Amino acid sequence: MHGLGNDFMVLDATREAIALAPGDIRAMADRHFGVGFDQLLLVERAPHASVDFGYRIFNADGGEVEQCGNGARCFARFVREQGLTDKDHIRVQTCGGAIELHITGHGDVRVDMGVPRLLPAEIPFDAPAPALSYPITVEGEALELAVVNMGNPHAVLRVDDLGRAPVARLGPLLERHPRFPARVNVGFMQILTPERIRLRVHERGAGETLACGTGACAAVVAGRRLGWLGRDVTVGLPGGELQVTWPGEGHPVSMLGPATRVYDGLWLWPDAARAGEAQDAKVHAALATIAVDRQKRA
Ligand SMILES: N[C@@H](CCC[C@H](N)C(=O)O)C(=O)O
Repeated sequence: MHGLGNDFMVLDATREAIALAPGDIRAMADRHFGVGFDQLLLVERAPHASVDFGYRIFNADGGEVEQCGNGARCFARFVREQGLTDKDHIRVQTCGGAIELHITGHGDVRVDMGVPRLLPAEIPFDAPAPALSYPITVEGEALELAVVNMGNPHAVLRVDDLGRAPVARLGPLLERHPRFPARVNVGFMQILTPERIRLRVHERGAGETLACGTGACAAVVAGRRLGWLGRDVTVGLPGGELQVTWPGEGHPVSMLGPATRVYDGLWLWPDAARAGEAQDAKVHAALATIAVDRQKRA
């Protein structure tokens, strides 16, 4: 699936628990020797009664992370299309907190991403005191950035010309800057008007992606706190547009955008150690399930 080109492999772990080592995920995420994706999304049974599902997220580098906004929209579409729920309002638990997904009449998904956390320790970011933006030095270059935790950590830099923004050079350096002990996603934001921005994001554990949902929310929060943006903002990303609304401090952020299913597949580990005699039967059963699911969706 993908959300504006930020692409995912989505696995249904509600019927059977799925345990993957970081090396397994890296192998699947490889765009040449695997399936290829920015993030792997695991759909799990609800861990407690106040949510409908558990939602786990792994970056292409195999690391588990707390939140993924584009993934959340795909998650909603996946659980509906797989017949795992018939609800239009779905509450899911991630390790970055609970979020709410609303499938709209037009097929887009609105996600209530929760209240952003802004204190340095909550990012986490090493700073002596809270501020709207912070000076930071990268290889002798002085920069100014804002920090926002949208369930996962984000740094946001304002640039004048997004086409010339040094995303490939500064993104990886800031991702692993010692002042971000959990590493960080890095957004480069160009403000066109108070209602419209352009954004590119270097994602922690995945590199630059075509879109980042939490990155879009973090940019709007940072821009609004700094007095540059209004409440409702259209965020133009390389893969398309998201609508982000943030009334202000203490309020949740809402994100609206599309979710697209690309294809159904069956992953078979090539090594003999994992392929048992029951493999053939499993393949047939899985293919039958895919066919039934497809019929249901049609
Ligand atoms: N693509 C995502 C964010 C995925 C996780 C991120 N790379 C991290 O490490 O926190 C989105 O749409 O929000």
